Amino acid sequence: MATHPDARTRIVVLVSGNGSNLQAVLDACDEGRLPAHVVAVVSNRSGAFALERAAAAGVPSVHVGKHADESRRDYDARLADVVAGFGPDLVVLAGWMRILTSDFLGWFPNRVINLHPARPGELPGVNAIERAWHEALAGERTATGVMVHLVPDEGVDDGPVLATADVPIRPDDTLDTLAERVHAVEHRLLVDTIATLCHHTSNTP
Ligand SMILES: Nc1nc2c(c(=O)[nH]1)N[C@@H](CN(C=O)c1ccc(C(=O)N[C@@H](CCC(=O)O)C(=O)O)cc1)CN2
Ligand SMILES: NCC(=O)N[C@@H]1O[C@H](COP(=O)([O-])[O-])[C@@H](O)[C@H]1O
Repeated sequence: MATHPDARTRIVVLVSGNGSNLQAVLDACDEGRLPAHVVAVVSNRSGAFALERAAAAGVPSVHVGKHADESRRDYDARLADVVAGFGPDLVVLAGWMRILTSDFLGWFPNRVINLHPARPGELPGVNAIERAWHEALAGERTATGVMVHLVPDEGVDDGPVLATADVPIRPDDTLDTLAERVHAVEHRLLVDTIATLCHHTSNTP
């Protein structure tokens, strides 16, 4: 049964790179597996392939680049104004590579989620997949994981965990084979987590 357009959860996705997770969300919405629609895609990098994915899907996309002399907080306030203009119910950080301050987060209380390619409490920050792979090469781990968490404040990768999944690291893994396995798990976990949130939103007066 078709979902009434107004009933669908409005999602703005923030991206900085390839956009494979954005694509998973776009596909899930398009195929009716998510009662949501991506109302905009925003990137801090004009060359992000994710912007091309948005255009191909007919989704409005905006590049919000940081000005040379602009503080992090001033940038975040300007970014928030752009994002708020799309009226999101949910803001999804899908490969968004900037730490956000309260000057952004304060506009969207309890409505910002982040996808991170590591297990809760492990490998915060950037290049988590590569770091996990190097630790495996050193015999320090045999698995990594992914998580989706709320972003309530300026803490990094330490917000309340909404979902997590382990990803095995195989002895013959290259960085590419591990990354491919991690991304496949991410695509499923992100869509499933958003689906849960959509259900909660639709049932919350
Ligand atoms: N307040 C928060 N903001 C963001 C979080 C978060 O948990 N709290 N998650 C990140 C995504 N992320 C990890 O999941 C992450 C991305 C980037 C960085 C980082 O150090 N960025 C540098 C710039 C790096 C670059 O431009 O290549 C920076 O912001 O100075 C850390 C963690 C999204 N935002
Ligand atoms: N710390 C944040 C972080 O590392 N995020 C990661 O960036 C990648 C984006 O891929 P995509 O652009 O293909 O969706 C994903 O692996 C995501 O978890």
